[in-house]
Amino acid sequence: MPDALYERLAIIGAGLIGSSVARAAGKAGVAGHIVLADADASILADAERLGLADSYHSDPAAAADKADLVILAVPVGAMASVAGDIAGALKPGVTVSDVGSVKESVLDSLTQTLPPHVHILPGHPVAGTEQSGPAAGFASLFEDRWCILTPPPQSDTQALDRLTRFWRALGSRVEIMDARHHDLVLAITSHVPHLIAYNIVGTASDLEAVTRSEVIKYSAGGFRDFTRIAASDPTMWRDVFLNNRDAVLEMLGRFSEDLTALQRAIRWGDGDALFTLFNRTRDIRRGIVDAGQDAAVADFGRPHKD
Ligand SMILES: NC(=O)C1=CN([C@@H]2O[C@H](COP(=O)(O)OP(=O)(O)OC[C@H]3O[C@@H](n4cnc5c(N)ncnc54)[C@H](O)[C@@H]3O)[C@@H](O)[C@H]2O)C=CC1
Ligand SMILES: O=C(O)C(=O)Cc1ccc(O)cc1
Repeated sequence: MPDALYERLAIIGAGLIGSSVARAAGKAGVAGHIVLADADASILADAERLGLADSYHSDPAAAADKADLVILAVPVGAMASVAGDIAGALKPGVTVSDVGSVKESVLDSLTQTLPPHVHILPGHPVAGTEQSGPAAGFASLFEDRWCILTPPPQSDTQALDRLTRFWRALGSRVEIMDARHHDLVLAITSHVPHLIAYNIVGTASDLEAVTRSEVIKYSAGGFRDFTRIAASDPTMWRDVFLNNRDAVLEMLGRFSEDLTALQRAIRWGDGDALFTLFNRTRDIRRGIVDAGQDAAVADFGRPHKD
């Protein structure tokens, strides 16, 4: 068992990601004592029944007290209020991080809310599923997945190095990135694709000439994948779009222009335009496969065992 990187780890939010961090950190032996907190009493009771941590709290401040690393694993829209809850309980030198899917707004609210004696090092494990809650988490979730850390300028290098080693011990590959750039990249690789899935499944369910049972019965692979993504947590994704507004709108603008060009190609029978695009996009997929990222792409939502 390796030496604990942090004597006391507090995770606020015992859902899919918080519970997976608790499981993976427990398995890797990187924390001396793991504390889990959640505002929802039934979620906390589930986490306790599953034996995910060493102690459990409904009050985030009590969980953060004496912690060396606090990880906020709540929806992005709840980060500021949780930061307010724990601000007075944090000991000097503690690292406060998070797992939110949007980074600039989280960095801003943590910086505005937390005292200066705290190392603020936001993070985003680019790994998850469409499920929520502690029962859906699993220890191997972060293995061979990227974890993007978005430290503000002049961050403490020792604290950053320790957090990097923490995520590596959980199996992740770690990348350091500016928060605003993170939000731009994730807008196109994750946020807009989720919006497209929500939209296409919504469109299908609104159709009058095609029944719901026909949609279910004849859904081919592509549409099935969309329905999985469109089953993702509504609170979490509402908060992603409200907090990454500018980058998502920028990417959606480009997406709409390109969609209009495709519409025109179909209308005018421009097969060359369609063929050229489909050939180019096939190369992107081949690039992902060649980089060994295909399992990471295809594996989301896979059945799992700890
Ligand atoms: N679901 C996914 O695939 C991924 C999610 N993320 C990010 O991780 C974070 C957590 O997401 P999930 O674990 O999927 O959500 P989840 O819904 O499974 O868990 C969130 C938990 O936070 C708790 N919570 C909400 N407000 C709270 C508050 N004020 N105080 C204490 N607890 C509170 C909820 O009761 C819930 O148990 C989000 O910020 C999300 O953007 C990051 C990577 C992947
Ligand atoms: O389930 C899927 O396909 C995902 O894309 C999971 C996911 C959701 C949100 C993130 O910030 C990172 C990963």
